Amino acid sequence: MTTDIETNQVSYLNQYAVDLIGIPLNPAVSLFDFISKASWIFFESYIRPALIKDGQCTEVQITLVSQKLGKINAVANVSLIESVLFWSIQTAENRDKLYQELLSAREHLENQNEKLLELTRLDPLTSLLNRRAAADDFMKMANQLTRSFCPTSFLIIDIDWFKEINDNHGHGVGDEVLTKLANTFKEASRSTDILARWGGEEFLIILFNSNVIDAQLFASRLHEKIKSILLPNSEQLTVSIGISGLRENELKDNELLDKVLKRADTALYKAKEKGRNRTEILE
Ligand SMILES: Nc1nc2c(ncn2[C@@H]2O[C@H](COP(=O)(O)OP(=O)(O)OP(=O)(O)O)[C@@H](O)[C@H]2O)c(=O)[nH]1
Repeated sequence: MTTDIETNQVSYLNQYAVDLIGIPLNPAVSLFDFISKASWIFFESYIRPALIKDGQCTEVQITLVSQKLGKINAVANVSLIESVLFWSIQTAENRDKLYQELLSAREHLENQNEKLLELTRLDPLTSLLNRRAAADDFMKMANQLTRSFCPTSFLIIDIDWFKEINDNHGHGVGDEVLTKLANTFKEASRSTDILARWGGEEFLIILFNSNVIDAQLFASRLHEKIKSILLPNSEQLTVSIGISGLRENELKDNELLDKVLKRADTALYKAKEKGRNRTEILE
């Protein structure tokens, strides 16, 4: 499009512009017949002075007013040669569409990234937290507990005679047992608890807001539920559990997790020694 810098009269419009704006080109057509009032003010206050000063004005936003389509956002590059303004106008629709596509591509990537990050935190067989993720989550929990303490208990759960299960029924059955056990833990616990596969056939459950008595009741429920996991020879699966409680005065200790787990481990060892399929506590 070309317009006159003084009169604003339109001297040339290409067919696309004629179709878009819906005004046939005739000598009486002025620029202000098809740009919005705000664009008009913008033209007078910014575009025209910039053109007179620099001879060109790039990437300015204007709003076209089409007879058929109403307001259309557009981006214009304008040059002044002698008294004629040469306008190159592009509707912003494509640019806005591209921007929206970029935004949704970014959102999609961020979601994928979050999913990948979550996957790196999980044990692939059981989908419970892996050791490192559980330790990280516990440190966050410990921070919260320093501000407002509530009883928190640790359960180390170890499958009884797991080597025999593998040897007698094969690794596939062993893996199935691990998965079934993990599902039992998920069903029995609350969303605020931390569930992890701590080692090969050893699991850690951290019960938030539960003292060791609550933890013992929880462990009894687990022993009961686990009975329904049957081996191929119809034997019932059993586990041994060691429980320890978090002490408020050790919250600032750098070795906090190691210390509380060591007590749970000692309790577990006692449970194994006393014949397995039982829970022992070391507060
Ligand atoms: N199927 C399977 N077995 C595993 C996995 N990780 C560790 N194990 C096995 O778990 C068994 C653990 O054996 P032990 O430490 O002797 O313990 P146990 O036989 O359960 O004996 P107690 O704990 O004393 O009752 C080993 O045979 C490991 O190979 C796994 O991901 N899948």
